[in-house]
Amino acid sequence: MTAVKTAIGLMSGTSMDGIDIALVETDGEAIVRRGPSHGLSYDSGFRARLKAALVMAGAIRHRAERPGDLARIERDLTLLHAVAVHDFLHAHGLKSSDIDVIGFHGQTVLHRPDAGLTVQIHDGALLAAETGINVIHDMRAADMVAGGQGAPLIPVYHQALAANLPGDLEGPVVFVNIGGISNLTFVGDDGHLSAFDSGPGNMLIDQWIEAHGGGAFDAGGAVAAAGAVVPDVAARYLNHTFFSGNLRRSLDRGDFAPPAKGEVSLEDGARTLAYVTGAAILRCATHLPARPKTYIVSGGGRLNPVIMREFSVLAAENGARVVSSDAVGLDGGAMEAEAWAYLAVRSLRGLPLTFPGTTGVREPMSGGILNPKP
Ligand SMILES: Nc1ncnc2c1ncn2[C@@H]1O[C@H](COP(=O)(O)OP(=O)(O)OP(=O)(O)O)[C@@H](O)[C@H]1O
Ligand SMILES: CC(=O)N[C@H]1[C@@H]2OC[C@@H](O2)[C@@H](O)[C@@H]1O[C@H](C)C(=O)O
Repeated sequence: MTAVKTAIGLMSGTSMDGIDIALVETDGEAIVRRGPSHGLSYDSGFRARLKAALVMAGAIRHRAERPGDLARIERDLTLLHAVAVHDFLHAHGLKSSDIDVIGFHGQTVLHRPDAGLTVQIHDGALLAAETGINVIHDMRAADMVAGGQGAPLIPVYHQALAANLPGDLEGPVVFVNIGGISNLTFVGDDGHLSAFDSGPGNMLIDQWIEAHGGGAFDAGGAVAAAGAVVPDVAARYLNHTFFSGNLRRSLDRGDFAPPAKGEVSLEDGARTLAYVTGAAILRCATHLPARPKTYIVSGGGRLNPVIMREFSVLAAENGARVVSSDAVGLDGGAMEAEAWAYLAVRSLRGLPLTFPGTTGVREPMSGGILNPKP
């Protein structure tokens, strides 16, 4: 049997709210154990720098370019990840030498799959030096070179999780991550994967709430709960070419924008965007090989009851049930970080990270760059 490795995954997602960190023991195929997880929130100052980074990254034409202040932000982001690793090791009584590898996602600052360009800011060599642990980074790039869209990468981890789901879930089962952007994974009975991004998740709601001075997100869906869906506005989002055109498999933060301020009330806007999140997933699910019966939801969107209610009602109309990942024994907050740990071990073994059915890559493709510990 191939050696089981102890891996840490680090994810800074499109919501730019902080770093998720999780430990997984795996041989890159079976998940032997899902270990503890932990989060480090960015303060408002660093979030503002990350938002500025998105604007600076708009000028990038070649992925190694770091215009403006991007190189400094990349370094500081990496150092914050090192702090997150040290805190995590300390909290769980672990040493650097207990960890075989870190899977480091970094922060996506630009994603233009049509132009073959995806940019994550992160310095793998610096993180290896700061932590004394081998680091795999840049796991999206090889996929794009081979004709894929560079995202989503989590589906192969969903496939591994699917092997151990409770037996009473009615299939077909689909995994849905509702982060800044949402994405879904269908695992066929033969293990075949169909996966793609499925529209805006929380990002428009976050931007809408923030634009009204209401904080970083709609906590508990309280604002949305006080509003009503505005059909014209919802239709405008759902008529976006992403849903009607040839299926583009992955999205960038910049592909959608919140409504103009004043177009609808704060509450109606939040409610409409929560509805759009659910409706978009259902619309994309029509591209799957079979009609899903159960949707397992992970990501921060599972904590917004209005998103969950809108999604559940629409799913029920299509004969499906929506459950939170936590209800089936999976950690919906740590799943992406767990995936990056799992992917790092697959990368070490040269196993595929992506498949024609996930990113559209021509052939199953491995990826990632190894930065050995000093
Ligand atoms: N208690 C809550 N109530 C409502 N919404 C919440 C709550 N907690 C988190 N969220 C939403 O979840 C978002 C974070 O989700 P998550 O961490 O899954 O995103 P991400 O990993 O950054 O994104 P992606 O998966 O696109 O990379 C927050 O920005 C917020 O919109
Ligand atoms: C380019 C990029 O960072 N994409 C993210 C984003 O956030 C959610 C969705 O869009 C997904 O495609 C992807 O992240 C997850 C973790 C993935 O690659 O599976």
